[in-house]
Amino acid sequence: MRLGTWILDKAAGSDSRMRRLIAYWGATLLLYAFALAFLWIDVEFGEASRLIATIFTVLVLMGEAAFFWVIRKHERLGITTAQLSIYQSWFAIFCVALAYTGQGPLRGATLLGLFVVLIFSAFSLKAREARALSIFVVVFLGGAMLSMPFTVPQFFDLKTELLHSMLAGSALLVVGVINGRLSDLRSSLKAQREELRVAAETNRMLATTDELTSLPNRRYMAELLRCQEQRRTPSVTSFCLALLDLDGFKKINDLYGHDTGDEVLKQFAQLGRRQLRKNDVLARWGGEEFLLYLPGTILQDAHGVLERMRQQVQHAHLLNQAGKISYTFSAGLVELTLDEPVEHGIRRADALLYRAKQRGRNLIEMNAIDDSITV
Ligand SMILES: Nc1nc2c(ncn2[C@@H]2O[C@H](COP(=O)(O)OP(=O)(O)OP(=O)(O)O)[C@@H](O)[C@H]2O)c(=O)[nH]1
Repeated sequence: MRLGTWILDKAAGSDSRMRRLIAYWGATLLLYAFALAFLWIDVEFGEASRLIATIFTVLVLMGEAAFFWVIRKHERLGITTAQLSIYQSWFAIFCVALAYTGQGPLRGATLLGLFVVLIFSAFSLKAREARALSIFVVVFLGGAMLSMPFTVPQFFDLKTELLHSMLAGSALLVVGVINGRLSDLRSSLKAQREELRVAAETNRMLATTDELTSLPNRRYMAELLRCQEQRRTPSVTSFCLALLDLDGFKKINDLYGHDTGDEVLKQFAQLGRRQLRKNDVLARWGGEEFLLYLPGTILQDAHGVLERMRQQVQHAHLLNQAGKISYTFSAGLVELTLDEPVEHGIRRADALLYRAKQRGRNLIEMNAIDDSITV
């Protein structure tokens, strides 16, 4: 076991796909070794052709060496693993046919190799590819079997060859049925995998996205800030946080209804997002409150962004049956110190937001890092 792992380490490295391919290759090498031993024993008993045994041996050794090289380089050569399987199967069938023609009376045993190749192909090839391989077997091996009694009648008799052809034909039939079933199974597994992938993606989306506004939700933002906090180093440039809250939102709900309130929240989210860079994140923090994360931004620049957003929102309006509904927001903006916990930064932003509300709303309140504000 340990020896096998050691050989795999040396031959295939650590890539699991390469290890699998080389392991398959090793299994075929073992099979060829058995076939060669069998053939050479037959040669020693004077029952098989030494010439064909020699050709077969050279062919197998060169073929296997070439396949080892191709498997190792298949990605660089642009060969898929399915193509590799096809080439290996065709080569194996060719070898089976050659060994068959050179073997003595025990050549029927060579057909065992054919069964192995066909079963292997049922697992690795698509139904269409396996069909093409079966046709190759019928034409090539069947042709070899049936032509031998006429070309070397002293060694091959027609009755035996017909029996062997029927045996090979029934193997093809069985493999054809197995392959059809495997192909169905593979298709349904693929469909299930895709369903699972979509379900996982939907779950991830639902877990991190606010359903109403389609903005990232509080859970996502909290996680993002937690990661940001862990990654903070002196070389990381400053970042800002702002808490935004719609002004008099309760009144909008009361006057126009909850559904209209929802529409306002959605429109606000769209307007807000439009003002931001790709790396900025606006999340729904809860109710009509939003948290804005501006990485790599100093306080003055962040204030510029928020001010633009404030003006945009102030001049926009929601159009519904009740007419034009205007709304505004207030915000508390802070730049975080290098060692300041995010939680503390958010509390400072909240205190500033409160100050903006106190001072009349539709305002952005900010303070420098060392500015004192009770949190
Ligand atoms: N339509 C709607 N309303 C919500 C949602 N979440 C919270 N609200 C409402 O938002 C309102 C917030 O009201 P308040 O906290 O009094 O704040 P405000 O009326 O905006 O007043 P100020 O913040 O002081 O300007 C409440 O009436 C909540 O019911 C929501 O998802 N949809």
